[in-house]
Amino acid sequence: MKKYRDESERDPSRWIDWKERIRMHKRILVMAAVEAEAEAVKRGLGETSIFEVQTCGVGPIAAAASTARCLARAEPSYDLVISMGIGGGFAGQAPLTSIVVSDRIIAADLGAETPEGFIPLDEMGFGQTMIEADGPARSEIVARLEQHDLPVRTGPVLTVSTVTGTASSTARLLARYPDAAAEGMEGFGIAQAARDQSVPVIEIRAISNVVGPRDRDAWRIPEALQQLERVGAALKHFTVH
Ligand SMILES: O=C(O)c1cccc(C(=O)CC[C@H]2O[C@@H](n3cnc4c(=O)[nH]cnc43)[C@H](O)[C@@H]2O)c1
Repeated sequence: MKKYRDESERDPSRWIDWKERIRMHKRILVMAAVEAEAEAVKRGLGETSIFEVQTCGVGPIAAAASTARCLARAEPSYDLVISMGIGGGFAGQAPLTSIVVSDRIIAADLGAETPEGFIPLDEMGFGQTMIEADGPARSEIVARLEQHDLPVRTGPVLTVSTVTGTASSTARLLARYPDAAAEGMEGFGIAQAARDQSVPVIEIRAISNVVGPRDRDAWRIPEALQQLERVGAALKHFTVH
């Protein structure tokens, strides 16, 4: 039986558009943790056929499961997955409301504690804890954000299952990843699902708070969501090469 990808494919009057879209354009899947982030990105993107924005839930596990489901259902496959949302910025690297485009996506708390310190999972001989962000996508995204005068930084984005909330855990993370620019809770889950399907991946975070002792009142969520909208607008005409 024929499989329908979405409602537009059921409508014969739109079949040409659908076929044309497959022939002409590459497809990009954007995963955001929560609806507010997804809506901000969608507002910025406006009417565009190459992006599909989905919510994946908070945390790396929900994110991996949702992304794997989206990728499994995709026909044709996506050409790029973007993990996008608000995030914490490391002091001196990514100030509030700046935009971090990842060069590496790192599972920062996947491993084992020992009295001598933390051992990452890869050093234990199991799997990996770092996925490279797609280089060409990074260059093009950074160029487009700069063209739109957005304050962009590049660097490693850490994925944590627990939001960092003390000076000591911040110091421990920075001891392991001194050039970390930002942290979020979904990137590595999304990246692992993408890598499993050989789809390039990248993470973009709009900085809502400083990584460090928890001070929820100081989080600048509305401003970070506004930045996500601006990122969407800047990427509207993005193409995957
Ligand atoms: O309360 C709200 O209105 C609201 C609107 C949009 C998003 C949120 C979230 O709390 C999203 C959770 C989300 O945020 C990421 N995040 C942000 N800062 C950090 C951080 O310092 N460390 C780790 N993750 C952070 C994370 O990816 C969560 O998915 C609330």
